[in-house]
Amino acid sequence: MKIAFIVNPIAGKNRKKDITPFIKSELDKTNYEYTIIYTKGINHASVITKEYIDKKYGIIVAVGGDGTVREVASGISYKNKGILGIIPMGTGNDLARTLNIPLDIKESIKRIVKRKIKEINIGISQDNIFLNVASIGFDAEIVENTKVFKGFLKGKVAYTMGILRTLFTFKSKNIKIEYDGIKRDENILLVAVANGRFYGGGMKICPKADITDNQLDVCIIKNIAKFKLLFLFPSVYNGKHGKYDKYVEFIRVSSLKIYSKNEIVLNVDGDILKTNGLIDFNLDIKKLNIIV
Ligand SMILES: Nc1ncnc2c1ncn2[C@@H]1O[C@H](COP(=O)(O)OP(=O)(O)OP(=O)(O)O)[C@@H](O)[C@H]1O
Repeated sequence: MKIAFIVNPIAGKNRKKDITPFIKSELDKTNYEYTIIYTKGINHASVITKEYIDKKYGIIVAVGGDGTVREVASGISYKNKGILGIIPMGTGNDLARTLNIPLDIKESIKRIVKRKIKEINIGISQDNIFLNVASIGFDAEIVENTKVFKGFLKGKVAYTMGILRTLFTFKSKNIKIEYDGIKRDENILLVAVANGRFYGGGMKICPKADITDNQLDVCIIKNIAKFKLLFLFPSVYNGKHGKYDKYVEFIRVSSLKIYSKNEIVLNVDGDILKTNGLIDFNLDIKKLNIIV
C-alpha cells in the first residue's frame, strides 16, 4: 500500500522541525512506497488528499494539527476511500489525544507503519465535518477572538487575550434546543456537541464522549455570572465541570438542532462560521478509517 504524507509546514510549535528524516528513518526499513508533500495554504491538504487517492495511495497521513487532520479527513470522506493517519504536529492535537495516538513524532510514525485501524464517526454541522467538537457560545467566541490576536501574538498569549476579550464582550444566548422529540428554550453560556473527547488543546468538554459509539455527546452550560466562570472554566480542562450540576448538563443524542434568532458564532473543529436560524448537528452515515 502506498502512503502519502501531507505536511503542513506552518502547523504548531514544531514548525521549524524538518519531519523528512524522521519519516525516512522509519519508512525506509519497510516495503512501503511513500511520498512527502507540503501544503501551500488553506484547504490545500484536502485537494492533495483527493489527488493522491486518485493516484491509488491507500494511506494519507496528516502531518500537522487538527486543522490539517480535518482537511485530509474531508478529502477521504469525499472520495469514500483511503485510510487516515496522523503525525500530531499542531498546537492542540485533540484528535490524537482522543485516539491515544502518541504526541511524540517518532512513536506516531511507528504507529503508521504498524497500521492498526479503527473506524470512527464523523460529525456534520451546517455541511461541515467535525471530528472533535462543534459548539456555540462562550467557547466559540473565544476561538473567534483568539484568531484576531493570533496574527501578531504567540499562541498562548493570543489565547489568553482571546479569553479576556470574550469575558468583556460575551452576552448569553437565547436559543431553542431540539433533540429526541424534546424542545427546550434555554439561556446558555455554551452548547458543545462532541464527537471526540477533547477540544482547545486538551479540554475535556464531554469527558464520556466515544468517537466510535454512533452518538453525539452534548454539554449544555447555562448562563452563569462571569465571576463564577473563574471556577467553572478551569474545571473543563480535566473534565470535572459536571460537578457544577446546577449549570452543567450532559445529554447523548443521535442528532441535535439549535435555533437562534440572532446571529451566532459556530465553531466547527476550530473553524468559525457566523449563522442564524437553524443549526444542525448530525453524524455522517459514512465512517472514517483511521490508524491508531
Ligand atoms: N503553507 C501554508 N501556509 C499557511 N497556512 C497553511 C499552509 N498549509 C496549511 N495551512 C493552514 O494552516 C492552518 C492551521 O493548521 P493546523 O490546524 O494543522 O495547525 P495548528 O493550528 O498549529 O494546530 P491545532 O489546530 O492542533 O492547534 C489550517 O487551516 C491550514 O489550512
